[in-house]
Amino acid sequence: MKKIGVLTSGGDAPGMNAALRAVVRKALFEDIEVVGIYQGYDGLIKGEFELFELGSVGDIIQRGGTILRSARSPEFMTEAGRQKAADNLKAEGIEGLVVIGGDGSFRGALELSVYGIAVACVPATIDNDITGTEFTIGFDTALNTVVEAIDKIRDTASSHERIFIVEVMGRDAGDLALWAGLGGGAESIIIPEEPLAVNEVVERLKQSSERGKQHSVIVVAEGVMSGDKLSQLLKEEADVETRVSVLGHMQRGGSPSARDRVIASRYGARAVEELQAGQQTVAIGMRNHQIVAYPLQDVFETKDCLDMEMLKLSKELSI
Ligand SMILES: Nc1ncnc2c1ncn2[C@@H]1O[C@H](COP(=O)(O)OP(=O)(O)O)[C@@H](O)[C@H]1O
Ligand SMILES: O=P(O)(O)OC[C@H]1O[C@](O)(COP(=O)(O)O)[C@@H](O)[C@@H]1O
Ligand SMILES: [Mg+2]
Repeated sequence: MKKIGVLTSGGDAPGMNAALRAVVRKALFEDIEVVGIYQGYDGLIKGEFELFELGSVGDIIQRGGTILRSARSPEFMTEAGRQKAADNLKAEGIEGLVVIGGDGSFRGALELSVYGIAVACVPATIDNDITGTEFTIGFDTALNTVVEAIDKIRDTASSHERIFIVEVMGRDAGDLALWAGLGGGAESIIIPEEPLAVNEVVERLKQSSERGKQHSVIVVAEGVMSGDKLSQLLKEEADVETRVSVLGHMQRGGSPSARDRVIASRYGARAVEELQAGQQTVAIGMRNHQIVAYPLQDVFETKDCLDMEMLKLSKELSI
């Protein structure tokens, strides 16, 4: 392989820059030319290409967001869009593409491979919702951001003896809510993977109040319902007063944690190695502390389950 491309796509995640740096530096180390593609799949269709050098990715390992910028591209969802993207890549002599993004971006990459472009996908999303890998880039940083926020909210919750609802990101995935809830000692955690039982939340609040604890933190993943909606439900069904904090897009920003930088560097380099070895459709990830490469199709054939033992444990510990 003589020339590869690299892009970032979908929701940005802290550590995408570190992964980009690794892809570029590893490729150049292996004497492979590397082209940065701006704005995700939109840039692939528009031909927003730039030949990268060692210095192109200098001073970015510590920066959040992505210098390549990201996009959600409706045009790439069409066959005509993907054909144009593949034509642009071939015209540039690009034989392989590293896609740094989430599950949607991985699906797009699989669709692109049909046109004879080799693809290696690097998991980067704060949702941590990609089958086949235990960790995605950005999850650790976002988790620490959320736990820090919960700690601060807990200070005011206990001072005023109030019940707080903290709404965190996660459209379909509860990883962030579950890990942050356990790490932040939340009294209740509400995630898409477990049906919501408002009466269970109310019961826990009641028990805790009877034991003399008047403050509580409830973490809810936005995919289940908004914090405001939950607040309204608790008021209507149990006359419980709450305050709501919506953490929003601050969860996606900030300098990546050391852990995210390390996994990003390892994933990015491995993606280049896989393309160099002739893999056509591959996903990179981590299992039992080992970096692994596995068939991209596997991501869509099954769905990794959340560790529900963690939810059970959080209930046992936060009484
Ligand atoms: N089924 C698909 N076919 C082709 N492209 C897709 C498909 N699903 C997603 N994509 C592309 O990937 C982009 C990013 O996906 P999205 O789900 O928004 O983010 P993420 O990759 O973070 O999950 C989409 O905007 C679209 O261009
Ligand atoms: O930035 P947007 O378009 O509002 O999207 C918000 C969504 O993006 C995420 O932050 C990341 O999801 P993706 O990785 O699928 O892009 C979700 O947690 C959140 O629900
Ligand atoms: Mg996604």
